[in-house]
Amino acid sequence: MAVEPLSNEEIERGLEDLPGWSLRDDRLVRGYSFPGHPAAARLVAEVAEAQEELGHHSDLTLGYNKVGVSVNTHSVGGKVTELDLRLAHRIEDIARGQGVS
Ligand SMILES: C[C@H](O)[C@H](O)[C@H]1CNC2=NC(N)=NC(=O)C2=N1
Repeated sequence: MAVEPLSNEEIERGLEDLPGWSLRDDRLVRGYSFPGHPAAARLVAEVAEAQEELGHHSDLTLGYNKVGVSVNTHSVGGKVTELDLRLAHRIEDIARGQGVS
């Protein structure tokens, strides 16, 4: 699939449907907070499985009770594409399914 970097306007429009997510240094980013470490690790584990299915992978940072997510598309030189928005939505679905918001 040929993917192209999105314009800033397209990214801003996409972010309207992704509360909590923002654009930082050409990456879509979001942080999640949890009641403890195992809950945080569960999000990372389920997101990792989904990313394998999608063939698109965010950088996940697991802390004690926080998870950081950061994604862009390497194949276009590290810019935000539709693939990143799609993954962000998938991650939101997983987080919601785990009771995280
Ligand atoms: C071959 C494989 O599908 C590619 O290397 C995928 C893997 N996961 C990826 N993840 C992200 N975030 N960006 C990519 O460009 C990317 N490319």
